[in-house]
Amino acid sequence: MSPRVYLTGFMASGKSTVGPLVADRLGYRFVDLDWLIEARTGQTIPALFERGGEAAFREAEAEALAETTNAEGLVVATGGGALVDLVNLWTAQTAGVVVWLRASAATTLARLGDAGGRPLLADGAGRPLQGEALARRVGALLAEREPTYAQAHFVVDADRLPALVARDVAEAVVERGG
Ligand SMILES: Nc1ncnc2c1ncn2[C@@H]1O[C@H](COP(=O)(O)OP(=O)(O)O)[C@@H](O)[C@H]1O
Ligand SMILES: O=C(O)C1=C[C@@H](OP(=O)(O)O)[C@@H](O)[C@H](O)C1
Ligand SMILES: [Mg+2]
Repeated sequence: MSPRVYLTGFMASGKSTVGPLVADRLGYRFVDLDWLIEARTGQTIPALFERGGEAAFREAEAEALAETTNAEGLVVATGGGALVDLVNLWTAQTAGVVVWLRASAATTLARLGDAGGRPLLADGAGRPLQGEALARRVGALLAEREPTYAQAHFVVDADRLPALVARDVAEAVVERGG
């Protein structure tokens, strides 16, 4: 069985929610890359974006990802942009099995609510996008990112209950074998 599992997919596809359930099923530890970034930098994700722009966040994200590649028995919930970077994608594909939690645009919008705390879904003044503006932004980002998400080893339908999504992820990892 692969020693590391990387969950990728758009914001609100459920990576942070499903990750611990997958870890329980496999008897692995769980880490959320966003929490690791916050722990290592001592800053929240919005503060990192505010102070250093997206570039500073992406740099911290790549460093945090690299930290996970030696751990044995680990499920990693990446942030939705982490494995859009092709070097990061390669890092994760080499270190473990990459699973795309694919959620529809409608599910994504329903789960995002007011999208607070996600800097990429805010307006120029940092206010969460809402309604049509949020839908447009999500649609554009999804179209841009989905071809890269599709390079995951496995795709799991994330428009379902977390327990079902976790079951399918764990089964895919086990089936993949050693
Ligand atoms: N399978 C699911 N069904 C219903 N709600 C979910 C599901 N997965 C996540 N959520 C909810 O959607 C929101 C975003 O989930 P989260 O796990 O933070 O996504 P991600 O880490 O992919 O951004 C949270 O409010 C969470 O409770
Ligand atoms: O899609 C993205 O670029 C991001 C997704 C977020 O994580 P989630 O996908 O867990 O919301 C977080 O890493 C940051 O706000 C950027
Ligand atoms: Mg998350």
